[in-house]
Amino acid sequence: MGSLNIENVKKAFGPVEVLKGINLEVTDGEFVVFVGPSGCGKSTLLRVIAGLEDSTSGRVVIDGADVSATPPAKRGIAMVFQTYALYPHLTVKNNMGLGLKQAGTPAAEIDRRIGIASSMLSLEPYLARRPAELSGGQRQRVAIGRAVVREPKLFLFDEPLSNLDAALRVNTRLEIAQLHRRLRATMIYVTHDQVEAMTLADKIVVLNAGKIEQIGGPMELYNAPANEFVAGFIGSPKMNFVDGARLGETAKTIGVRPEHLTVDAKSGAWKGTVVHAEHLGADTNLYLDCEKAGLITVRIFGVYNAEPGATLYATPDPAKTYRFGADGKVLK
Ligand SMILES: Nc1ncnc2c1ncn2[C@@H]1O[C@H](COP(=O)(O)OP(=O)(O)OP(=O)(O)O)[C@@H](O)[C@H]1O
Repeated sequence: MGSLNIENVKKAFGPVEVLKGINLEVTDGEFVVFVGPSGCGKSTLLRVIAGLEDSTSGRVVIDGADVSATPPAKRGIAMVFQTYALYPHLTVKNNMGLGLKQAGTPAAEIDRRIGIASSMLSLEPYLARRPAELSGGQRQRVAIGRAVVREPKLFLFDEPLSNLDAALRVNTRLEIAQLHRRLRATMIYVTHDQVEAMTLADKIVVLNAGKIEQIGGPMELYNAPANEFVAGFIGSPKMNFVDGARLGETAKTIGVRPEHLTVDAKSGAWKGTVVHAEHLGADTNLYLDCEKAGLITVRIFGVYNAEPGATLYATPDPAKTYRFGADGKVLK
């Protein structure tokens, strides 16, 4: 079991309130990702769940029990950090087993758990090595393995992939997804990375300045953002926002994603000039300076050749255009 309830959690550092009343329900086995701009409180919330920070008020409930006053080691959680925090003088096997040994777990049981975890994470060939003899990706897998052997109720990940290069990030992301599927454990994961959030999460929590803006599945947030902030945060390249008044609209802002615009050389809704074309291989990002809409991004599937200075017309798909009011909320 590993359900979590966060009830009106507030956290202040001196006069600064960093978490402003967070309410969140996580069911057993869910993979929940916290995203939001730098400084919005993601890590602080994770640390409050772990017990590494005390909340100023509110409750953290794990499997129905209020753990707000319970020390971290007794909460049944395991945390994986950005920096692996492995002991350099211990082998991989001993790094993974140390916590269990200190807790008095019998040696045979420690070996059994290390066997399962190292097989899941393809660490068997490295068990006798020391951290200095491993790559960054392997070290992070050991750090994850050390969490797995503890059989925690909750796994907490604080940007675990951010020290890895692009290719390793993809591999390790896949491993974390598979681990979640095999263990069916509850996982809470903080990241800056859109792709990690979209691909790993059952549920994404979008935080902004200490408050939750929206909670939902990746596609729900992408297709039905509640407000301009979430619409602009989820999706890459970012949604285009155009001043409604410039388009003769009553809405304060009109939003359209780069992939929901088409271009034509002869006619269309917004006449513009090509500023730059980015060729990504599988698709092309076109930057157009439009008379009505200002600078917009259009994402075109495949290769699209456009010379800077050329005239093109962009047309938004009306079924995929969002209207936002003065308060930033989506207008129905
Ligand atoms: N121990 C502390 N003392 C004072 N202020 C702190 C402390 N820890 C965090 N803060 C502040 O709280 C705010 C939230 O920090 P937090 O690390 O939770 O943000 P974050 O969303 O995880 O950011 P990032 O994505 O940059 O890691 C920041 O303004 C930070 O400066």
